[in-house]
Parts: sequence; structure tokens; C-alpha cells
Amino acid sequence: MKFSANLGFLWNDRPLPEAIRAAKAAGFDAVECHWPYETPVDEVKAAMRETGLPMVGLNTRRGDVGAGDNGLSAKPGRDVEARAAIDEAIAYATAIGTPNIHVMAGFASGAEARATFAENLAYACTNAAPNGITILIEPLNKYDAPGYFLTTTDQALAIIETVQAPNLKLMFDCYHVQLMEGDITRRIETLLPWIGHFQFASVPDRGAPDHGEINYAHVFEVTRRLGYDAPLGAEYKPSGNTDDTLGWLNNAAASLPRASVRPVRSGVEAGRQRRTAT
Ligand SMILES: O=C(O)C(=O)[C@@H](O)CO
Ligand SMILES: [Mg+2]
Repeated sequence: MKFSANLGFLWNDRPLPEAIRAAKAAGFDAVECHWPYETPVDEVKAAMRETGLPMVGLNTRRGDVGAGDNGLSAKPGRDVEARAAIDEAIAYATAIGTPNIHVMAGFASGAEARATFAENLAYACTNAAPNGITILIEPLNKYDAPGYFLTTTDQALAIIETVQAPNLKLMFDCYHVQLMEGDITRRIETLLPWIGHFQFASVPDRGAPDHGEINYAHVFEVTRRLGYDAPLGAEYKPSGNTDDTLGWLNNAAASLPRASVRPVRSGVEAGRQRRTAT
């Protein structure tokens, strides 16, 4: 089992290159981020090269956040900006070798929004495919993002069916799925062929995955049993210092088959020595 640190939330008090180094020191296998665009590509690449950690995902820009935007691609009349955000994400992802881009839908509803989203996703998939990039769509929950266009995995699957692009996949964020639909185990089993990336956090407080209503030891084991071997994305809001919230990571390492686990100690040092292999 491998884990990716989502640097939108973990170590987000540090510049992105420093956050990548912190994730390496803690024992993560990969990193992902939300919006890296203010950080020069060369600085991110240097940290990735130094640590050996891949950046497995990033998001398209949200638009005018001050004016309330949370993505653009399902918003009728905003296609020019939406496609500029998609182009920018593809260029950045290509430069640093990132395989997944989450195209953010935004606040919208209705048939016109759906058609707009499908068209912009088709554009994104066509332009991302030559660079080997997968486009992800992510249902968000109605409490954190009221009015967001995409809220359920059923809705996401229907859109994937409409667009018919082999590089369009579902971002299965267990936190959002639990809040909107539940039935996590069965959904993972059923939806696996369409899932491009997993994310997780405790429910309902979006903290470390060591408390709350989801038993993540079980969820991680489900993904492992199904043969999913890409990194699972830790996208939670640490209660304080990120390094102090990583007990779950060491516990996950400890539950792996003995032959693949190095001895673990507590804290950051344990994270550094966490594993030799998956
Ligand atoms: O909120 C989430 O969950 C995400 O994965 C973000 O990237 C989208 O806002
Ligand atoms: Mg997420």
C-alpha cells in the first residue's frame, strides 16, 4: 500500500518544495497538491528530483475565488476561462510529470451546466491524452461546497459515460462519498474500473484517518485486496502540526506483511524508516 500526501492540506504552512521534502521525511511515497501555479516549475521539479517523490495530481484553477468561484468547467459562459485553466494545468502537469488532473466543475446546476461540463471535459481529455494524463472529476459534499455541480458518484459515472473518453476517471474521495452516499466498500468494489485516484479523511471532521465514522484500516485493505496499487491520497486537515498527526501512516505500515516492513519507531523518525517496499 502506498500513500500520497496532499500538500493542499498537509504542511500547507510551507512553500510547496519544502512541503514535498517534509512528505519525504515523514515516509510518504508520493505527493499531490491543489493549485501549484504560483510556484515555479523548476523549484517543484528540484524538490521532486531530490526526494524521488512523484506529484500524482493537481487541480485546475478555481477561477475568481474572491467572487465565489470554485471551478469553472460546468459554468455556462465561462468556457474561455475554463479552457485556459485546463491548458495551464496540462502544461504544468506535463512539465513535472504529473499523471492526473482534477478538472473542477464549479457552482452550477441544470442541463446547460451538464452539457458545458461534458464539452469542457471532452476538450480536457483530448488535449491531455497525448501527454499520458488522466482527467479526474470529483464529487464534493453538499456541506463543504453547497451548490457545487458534481455531488455524487452516480452523477460522475453518468458524465463519464456521456464523454466517452478513456482518460476520464473518477476521483473517489472517501470523505465526500461517505457524506453524500455512504456504502464505501461496495462502491469501491463496483466503481474500481472508473476510479483514477482515491483520497481520504476522517468523517465528519475531515481530520487524520484514525477516528470518526470510517474505519480506514478496512478501506485501505479493500483497495489492496482489489489489486489497486497506486498511492492513496491523504487529503485531511491536520489538527495542528502535520507531523504530529501521522500515527495512522505508521500503523498502516505496521499492518503490512512483515517482509516488506522495516522496524518502525514513533514520530517523524518512524516515518522516515517506514517501509522498504509496498
Ligand atoms: O476538496 C477536495 O476534496 C479536493 O480534492 C479538492 O482538490 C477540490 O477542492
Ligand atoms: Mg478530495
